[in-house]
Amino acid sequence: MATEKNAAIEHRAYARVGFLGNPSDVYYGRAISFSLGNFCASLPSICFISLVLKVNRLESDGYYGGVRLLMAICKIFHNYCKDNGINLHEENFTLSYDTNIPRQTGLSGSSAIVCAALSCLLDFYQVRHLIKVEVRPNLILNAEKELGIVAGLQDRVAQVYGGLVYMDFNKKHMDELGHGEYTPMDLGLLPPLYLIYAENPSDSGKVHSTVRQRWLDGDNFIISTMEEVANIPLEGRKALIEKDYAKLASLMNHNFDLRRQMFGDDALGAMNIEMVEIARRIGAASKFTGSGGAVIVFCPEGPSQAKLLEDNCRTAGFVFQPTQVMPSFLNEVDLGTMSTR
Ligand SMILES: Nc1ncnc2c1ncn2[C@@H]1O[C@H](COP(=O)(O)OP(=O)(O)O)[C@@H](O)[C@H]1O
Ligand SMILES: O=C(O)[C@H]1O[C@H](OP(=O)(O)O)[C@H](O)[C@@H](O)[C@@H]1O
Ligand SMILES: [Mg+2]
Repeated sequence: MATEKNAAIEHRAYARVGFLGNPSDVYYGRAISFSLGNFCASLPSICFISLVLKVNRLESDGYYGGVRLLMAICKIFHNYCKDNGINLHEENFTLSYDTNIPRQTGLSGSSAIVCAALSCLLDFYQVRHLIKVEVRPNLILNAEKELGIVAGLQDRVAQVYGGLVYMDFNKKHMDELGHGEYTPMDLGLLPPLYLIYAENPSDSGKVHSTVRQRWLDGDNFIISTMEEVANIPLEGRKALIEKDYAKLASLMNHNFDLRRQMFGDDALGAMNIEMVEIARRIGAASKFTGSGGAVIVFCPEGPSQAKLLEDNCRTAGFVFQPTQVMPSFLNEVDLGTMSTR
């Protein structure tokens, strides 16, 4: 973000991994997710890109890149402040972004752009202390809803909080408070994890729309299966705390198997399913990080199994990377806004 006085405000938001429980976050469920240091979106864009690069980006992204996300968060932020009696000064600014999060791979590239923009707006208008941390994921989600993207809160919570977060979106809480219960967990509880992804854009809004409609129509199979997915983080939190890695592996696999039953192979995509299976064929546990495009893997047999997986991914043309978990980056002002500390 560049201001009239030209003092640039810079913020980053990282990709995230939906580790357990996604996509039940869209349906009053639970999730355990973490902030992924491997990739981030940053504002303002720090490099000047050439006309050729701009045109290339336009050709790959169409007119539906991140700028519409920036415009949407400006509107949502403005309306939230107006409705809550938060006065905003009248100075002008420009916003631009850069991101290395692979586009539409279920690593939450969309909300990273919005999250970084919201952070800039909070500082530009000096209202960080007035907008509670718990509410910020809703603002980010509302910006995407504004564009018709079907999505849930887990990405945005992981991106606002950073670190590893246990989330409970139970209906009572959501109705009463308008947000879920978010509990940071110790990062050290996670075993080494690996990421597999492919340049294979999948639109999370499109992937979700049919299941969402069936859930709204009261489809018993979708409702009961989603409840089963929502129970996985409950057991997963226990398994993490007890370092019960066999249990953790079976929960990850079960999570993806339930998604597959609900969404069907056509909606998930053959390449995405192959990324899950390439890991399972060598005895690793795997599931989607989001709605498709990237997979998170746990290798219970350790580094030799991970090396074998890396070789197999290279042969198959998939990108393989060890995950870096990003610790929480909330500051004192942010923490001061929280209902419970
Ligand atoms: N890396 C990115 N760069 C620019 N725009 C993006 C990027 N990722 C997502 N978007 C924008 O957000 C919209 C929704 O993306 P989504 O399907 O949610 O992807 P993701 O899984 O990365 O969050 C896209 O249609 C696009 O407008
Ligand atoms: O289906 C999922 O797991 C997630 O899908 C979306 O994330 P994305 O990274 O865009 O694929 C959605 O925003 C999340 O709430 C879902 O859990
Ligand atoms: Mg998204």
